[in-house]
Amino acid sequence: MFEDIKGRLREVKIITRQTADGRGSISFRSFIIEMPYIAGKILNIGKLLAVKTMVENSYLLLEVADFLPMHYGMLELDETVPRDLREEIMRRVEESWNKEDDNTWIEVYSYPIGYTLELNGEPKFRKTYVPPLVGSTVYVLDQDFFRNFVCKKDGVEIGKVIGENLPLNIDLIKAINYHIGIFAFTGSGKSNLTASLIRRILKTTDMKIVIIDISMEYAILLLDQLLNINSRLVSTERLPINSEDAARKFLRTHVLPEEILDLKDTIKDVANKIYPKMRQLYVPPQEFQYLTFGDLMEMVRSQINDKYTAYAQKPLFGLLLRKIDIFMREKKLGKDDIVDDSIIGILDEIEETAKTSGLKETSSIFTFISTLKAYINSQEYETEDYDIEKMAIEILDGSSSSPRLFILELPNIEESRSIVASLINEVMNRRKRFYSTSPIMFVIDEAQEFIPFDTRQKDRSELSSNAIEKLLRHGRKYHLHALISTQRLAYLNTNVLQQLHTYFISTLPRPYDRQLISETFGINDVLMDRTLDLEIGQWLLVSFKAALPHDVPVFFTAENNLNELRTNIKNT
Ligand SMILES: Nc1ncnc2c1ncn2[C@@H]1O[C@H](COP(=O)(O)OP(=O)(O)OP(=O)(O)O)[C@@H](O)[C@H]1O
Repeated sequence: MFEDIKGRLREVKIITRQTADGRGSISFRSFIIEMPYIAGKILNIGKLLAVKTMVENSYLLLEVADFLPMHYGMLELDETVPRDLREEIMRRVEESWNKEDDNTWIEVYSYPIGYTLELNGEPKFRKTYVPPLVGSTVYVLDQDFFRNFVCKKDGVEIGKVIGENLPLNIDLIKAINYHIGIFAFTGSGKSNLTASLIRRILKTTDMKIVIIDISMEYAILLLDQLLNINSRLVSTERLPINSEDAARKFLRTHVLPEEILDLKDTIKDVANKIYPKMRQLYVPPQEFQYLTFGDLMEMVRSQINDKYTAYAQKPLFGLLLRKIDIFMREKKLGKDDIVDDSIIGILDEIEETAKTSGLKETSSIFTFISTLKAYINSQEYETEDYDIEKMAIEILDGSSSSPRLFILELPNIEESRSIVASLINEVMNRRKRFYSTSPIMFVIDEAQEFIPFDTRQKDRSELSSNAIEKLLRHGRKYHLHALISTQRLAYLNTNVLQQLHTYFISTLPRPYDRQLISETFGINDVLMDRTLDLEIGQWLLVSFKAALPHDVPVFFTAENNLNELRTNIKNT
């Protein structure tokens, strides 16, 4: 369970700082451990350690966040020491790094991960904190322990743990159930990781995936999946009239990553083959407005309050309002939900009551009900167009012959906001009415564009923000999930962060973004700062009761999606 190398806990510090918004303060425990310096042996960030606590046979688990080689000779060495002497001391220190020297050690900065290891008989873990005993031996946990404690047995491999030479297996279904966030500076590999997770979801689950793609990246990154599984490539642009033109347009409108430029001809061939899966999304003109339950209730209310409505009719309008309210509660509908023919029954009932109560045929309640029915029926008008409703129906279709992967390309951001809002609302409403447990995941790339910190009616971000917030808050009970990715947390409505249980974090250069993550998810600042050292494709995975058996932040290198694409596409 333990490696041969051991250390000692020298210091326990509490570090307090202001929160990113300046409104409060937050504290982190920091543990400083001395380990022997062994030339050529590197300790890894993310390594797990165990130290004795105040309770017998109970060890506190720590994670290495940083380390520094130290030399006793350097501790007091500053500019007050004469120049020649300084030079001589440093020369000797330099020599000492290559041999055994009692004056060298490694200073390890670590922090508690919130678990103890109980060694009374079979080793057991407890989610708790017990103060450790300073001066005690610190043990390094070996690879087997790491695998058992950190990785999900029989989980899906998403990459390799940095420094452990271990595959990182996660519980992908559980991670998706509790929503996923991907946060990294532009160019760190967000789309690559997202695409690589999507191919694993398609392979290992029966989940459907809807990607909202404003950067027109995913049709290329998942081209083999578009070809090999039942899928849709949807855009608001006119569809070329034949597959050759469509393939030419596909190459013109999508950027090929440099690494796969040599596959240009194959990509064109595949684009030609997926022509039957392409659809143009019909979007009604902006001025066109659907009648929502909120509008309907307002209309009925204004009839009640209107001084020209005859008193004899007011109780019936009141009854109509009550019936609509009961109907909405039964069907779990909100004010923003769109009115459709499911309320015709209520309208018939009120009409019947009005007739039997002897109201005149010219009474305004009859005109009100018949205009409403005419309007609802006109909405049911069937078109051949592939519109949001048709797309939502396909997304919700549980049969094995229906598409599983939808890539919705929406390069116009403003337009994309209202489309995303309508699509999510339509899918959620239908799912509420025709409940099913077949899971669906929405992928929202560049999430700061859809759920910005500051929503404005003018740019329609209020619509997308409300819809996505609803999806994140209530989607799980309807088996609707989300993966959101962003490069700037400062621009994001951070209320949504609490809804995500699994995050993939890579380099975030702005301290505010890192501090916000540390605070929201309780990750130590020192560990968060290590994400600055990550290379492209390397990630810190943090999950709460979702992706991993225990809540341990783990650094890993993700599989390169482009390699997987290359292998698959060459075999087509
Ligand atoms: N796991 C990985 N292994 C190797 N290379 C990778 C990996 N992930 C990403 N890359 C490379 O890094 C580059 C940037 O990746 P990607 O486009 O996914 O970044 P991004 O964060 O989505 O950028 P942007 O915000 O600009 O869309 C690509 O050329 C990609 O091939």
